[in-house]
Amino acid sequence: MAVYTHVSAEALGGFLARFDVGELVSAKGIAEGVENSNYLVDTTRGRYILTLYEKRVSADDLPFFMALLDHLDGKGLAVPPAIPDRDGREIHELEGRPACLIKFLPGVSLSHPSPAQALAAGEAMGRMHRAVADFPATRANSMGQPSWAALHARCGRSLDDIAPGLHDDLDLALAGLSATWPASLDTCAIHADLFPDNVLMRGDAVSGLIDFYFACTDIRLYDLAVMHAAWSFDATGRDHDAAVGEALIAGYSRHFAMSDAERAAFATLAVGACVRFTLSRAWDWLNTPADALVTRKDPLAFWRRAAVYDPALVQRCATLR
Ligand SMILES: Nc1ncnc2c1ncn2[C@@H]1O[C@H](COP(=O)(O)OP(=O)(O)OP(=O)(O)O)[C@@H](O)[C@H]1O
Ligand SMILES: N[C@@H](CCO)C(=O)O
Repeated sequence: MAVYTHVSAEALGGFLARFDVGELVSAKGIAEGVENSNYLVDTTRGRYILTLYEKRVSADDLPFFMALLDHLDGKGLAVPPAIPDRDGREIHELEGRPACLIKFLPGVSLSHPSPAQALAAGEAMGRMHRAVADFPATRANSMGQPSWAALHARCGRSLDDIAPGLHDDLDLALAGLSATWPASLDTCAIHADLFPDNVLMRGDAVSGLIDFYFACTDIRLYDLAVMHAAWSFDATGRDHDAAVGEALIAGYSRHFAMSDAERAAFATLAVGACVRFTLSRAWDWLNTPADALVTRKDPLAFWRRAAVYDPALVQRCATLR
């Protein structure tokens, strides 16, 4: 359960009084997620999400995220913008953390998406990339390829406590990525974390894209590569569902056909996605406070996926055999 910061009923009541949203009826911590503290808040006027931003989200980045959500909402995409208070302010502070009251979107996030659902989700990502063509703000990717070596160094030899040899295997993968990472593909505002749990669905239709707190300006196709690595494997990372991956790409291609250069770079981008989430999960695995109400995610479940995108890694990495 991701609730790092406890919000008292008194503090929440006072917070909600700034908004035109009615009186507090109930609030409960949301079990899913690992990054931020989220509460489902019911008032006499409706249902909202209260998010308190934790460790990886800097308050300085919130204006970018909120502007992006407002932009996408303005284009008619199903994303959850922040609710402004009576003074028009979207970004607040609560219990010492930056906090926003967010529009609640209906739908459920899937554990095992089907190809039909992946087709719709890939199409939704393509629509999102179309919609940011005139979004003027930019944000460097704080979890982008140039940052991975430093995160690897910060995890250090403790990586071998997760799996013997993981430190050196990731080092080898990082060297390969820095030699082959594409330099000249299209960039735009990307989501950068569009896992199945960040896509709300009703049946086979997308009802919402949520959790834009890694959004940044980076290679457009890297967003699809993250999605491909996140969607087309089972939770252990052992079973690859090629049909789901193909459906994601088919849906996305309704908006953007892949160029030859993009097709050639896709596997590298996907290995990069595997390494990025292996490293962030490994850092959390090694550093999550014992009293946090959060279920840590298995780093190896992401690392294993790299073998599908670059089979040569299996020969060279003990942790992939
Ligand atoms: N706007 C929303 N409408 C409906 N449900 C939401 C909304 N925002 C968040 N949720 C619910 O809260 C859960 C956690 O939210 P979110 O994914 O933003 O948390 P997180 O800690 O940032 O997660 P992650 O580990 O994916 O980064 C979601 O899986 C979803 O169930
Ligand atoms: N989606 C990420 C968590 C957010 O960084 C993961 O599953 O590791």
